[in-house]
Amino acid sequence: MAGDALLEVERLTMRFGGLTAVDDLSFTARRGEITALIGPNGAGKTTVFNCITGFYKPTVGRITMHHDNGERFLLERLPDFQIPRTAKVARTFQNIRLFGGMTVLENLMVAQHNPLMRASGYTFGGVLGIGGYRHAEREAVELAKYWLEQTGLLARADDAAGDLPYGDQRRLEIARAMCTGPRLLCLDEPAAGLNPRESDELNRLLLFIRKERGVGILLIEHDMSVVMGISDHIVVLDYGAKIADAAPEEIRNDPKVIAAYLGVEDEEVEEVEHEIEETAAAVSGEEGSQ
Ligand SMILES: Nc1ncnc2c1ncn2[C@@H]1O[C@H](COP(=O)(O)OP(=O)(O)OP(=O)(O)O)[C@@H](O)[C@H]1O
Repeated sequence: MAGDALLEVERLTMRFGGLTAVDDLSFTARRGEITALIGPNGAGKTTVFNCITGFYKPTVGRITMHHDNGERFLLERLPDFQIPRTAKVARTFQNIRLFGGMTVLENLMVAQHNPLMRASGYTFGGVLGIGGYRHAEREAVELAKYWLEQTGLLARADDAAGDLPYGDQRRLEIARAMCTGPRLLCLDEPAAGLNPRESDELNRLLLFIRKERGVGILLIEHDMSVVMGISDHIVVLDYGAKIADAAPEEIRNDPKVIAAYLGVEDEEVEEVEHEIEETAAAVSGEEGSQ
């Protein structure tokens, strides 16, 4: 059900030699919600993502993924390739990692390599076009088209991914992650480098994904218009430790957060707050009119 715990991070600590990048961090991301992880540069956000998605094994701590059928997966114990496949956690990266020479549609087909391989019986089933494989391939194309439509990229399906404008490439990465059928989608700075129109399209896409059955989103983002506009819940890190964990309205007024994260002069705080309020009002107005 929406609002149930989806990802539980408990007492997570990650040390690199003498540096504690993440320090005794606990938080919960819920099903059907957008949780943002924010903090100044070097606060430890990407390290948290790397622990969740198996790139790093935490020094200490437990990371539990809950599926709605009651199954639980301890991510720190799973081999990293099992985290997307079995625990159903997908991620995107700060820098775009598409196959630029492949078409947009091919990028989404590659994302579905595992089920297609299974359907081919890990043999020449695909080449021979056996019935089960053909059916699986049709389903994979349908799923790819569905996400291309949701990301507004259907008309570009046959173009090389590397030829798309930057904002389209960012949305294609999200479409690719969605094609793996995740229950938790981890996005590392999806709004980085986007212009205001593209950032708006991203907000709409993420709100749509939130509505998808059982999917939760965990988001690292510096763009406050995205964070404050669409998050249900925000966790703030500073020097690896959690300094706040609350709804956007509370975070916005938390002096600890303003001091640590925004790091701006008093007169600028007011200006930033005003900008955030305007964006949040525009997004909720659009949501209401849909
Ligand atoms: N593999 C590593 N080896 C050593 N130190 C690391 C490693 N990965 C991250 N760090 C250090 O851990 C700290 C947290 O880095 P991290 O990239 O998680 O921060 P961040 O909050 O994601 O920053 P940004 O917003 O700039 O992306 C930094 O001091 C960084 O230098």
